[in-house]
Amino acid sequence: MGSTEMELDQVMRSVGAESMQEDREETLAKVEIWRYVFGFVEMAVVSCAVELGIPDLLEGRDHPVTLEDLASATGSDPQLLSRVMRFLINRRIFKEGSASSRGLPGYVQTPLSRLLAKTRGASKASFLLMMSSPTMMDPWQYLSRYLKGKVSQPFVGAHGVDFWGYGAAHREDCDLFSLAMACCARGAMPALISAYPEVLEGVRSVVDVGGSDGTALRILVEACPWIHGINFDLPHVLSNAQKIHGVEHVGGDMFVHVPNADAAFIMWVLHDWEDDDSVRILINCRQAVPPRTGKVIIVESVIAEEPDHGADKLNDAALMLDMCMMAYTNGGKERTLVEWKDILDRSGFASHSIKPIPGELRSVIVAYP
Ligand SMILES: C[S@@+](CC[C@H](N)C(=O)[O-])C[C@H]1O[C@@H](n2cnc3c(N)ncnc32)[C@H](O)[C@@H]1O
Ligand SMILES: COc1ccc(-c2cc(=O)c3c(O)c(O)c(OC)cc3o2)cc1
Repeated sequence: MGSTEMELDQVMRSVGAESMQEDREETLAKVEIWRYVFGFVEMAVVSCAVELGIPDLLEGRDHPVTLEDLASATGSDPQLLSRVMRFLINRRIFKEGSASSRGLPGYVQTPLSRLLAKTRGASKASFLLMMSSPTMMDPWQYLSRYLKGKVSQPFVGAHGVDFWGYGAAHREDCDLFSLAMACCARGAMPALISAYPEVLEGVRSVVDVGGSDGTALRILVEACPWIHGINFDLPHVLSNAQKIHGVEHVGGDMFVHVPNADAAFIMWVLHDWEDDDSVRILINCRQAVPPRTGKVIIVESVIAEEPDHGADKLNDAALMLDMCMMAYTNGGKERTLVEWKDILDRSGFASHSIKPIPGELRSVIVAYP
């Protein structure tokens, strides 16, 4: 019996004889609908825990931290905090530890909460905080109006200007977005380099197109010190970028020109743009690398051609990201294999390969001129 059927059986038992006569799917729907009604609560409460610094306070402790200590360290009301912790324990974000150093019950980390500690390399804390901010939440109020053609983009409906224009005018938000992107680059880059080292074979220079604060290139150059990195992004994005040994920051517009290198690297940029814009960017990337030996390395999601109803959790996350692209960009989207092939062919590439990055939301697509 599959897990859904087992859940259903459990539900049938708990809701009693009357509902047992109803159609199985109808019964399951009555339970599942609450996930959507309360969907936002999950993100809001996890963000609250991160804002209070709870994952960081539990990080590296050998003993459980008591409610009293956690409340005093975070300046929180203990009774409210205990309810927040109960919710998060139920979601396996934290665990109850059997005894603290004083013999009292307390809280400990789980693999999930470790990913929310700001001090961790693979932390998703900055990502979560940026994405749950009012700037990123407000555009969702405009989604249905966008579908009806009443606003040009949900983000424009909420903020009066597009995502990149908003970033140029709101430097703090722009830097927070760069931090959010950096925490995902810290997850994807080591996984990519260790799974597919051959992608970088013979490469002595790499231009990262839309490289944000240069985190991806920093990781790449640390792993392959013979590579010279060119971190290419809009000038205002680079104005606060830190110096990185082996990497030069170059400001510019990828729609106009991409600096030359042995390989162009482009991660989570093409999904921000509709097909014609993506083809313009890809042509500039192709022209930036040597015609015979060059390559363009694309790191992006590849969504399944057909719905799998959530069976593949990474595909489900990529479909959520597709909705984010709808909310924040002008025609940006996640693409299927067929859609990737279409824009790569239109950009004049002779061939390409696509491989998943283990445990990651994204795949690596290598396109050859
Ligand atoms: C979603 S972020 C991805 C950042 C980075 N590649 C990563 O994965 O961490 C998209 C990046 O494209 C940059 N960008 C947008 N328009 C650009 C343009 N016209 N020329 C160069 N970069 C641009 C943004 O500033 C931003 O840093
Ligand atoms: C409210 O919840 C969320 C809001 C936004 C995002 C989000 C995730 C991304 O990975 C992402 C990008 O990669 C982008 O390129 C992007 O450009 C506009 C937005 C973006 O938003 C997740 C959850």
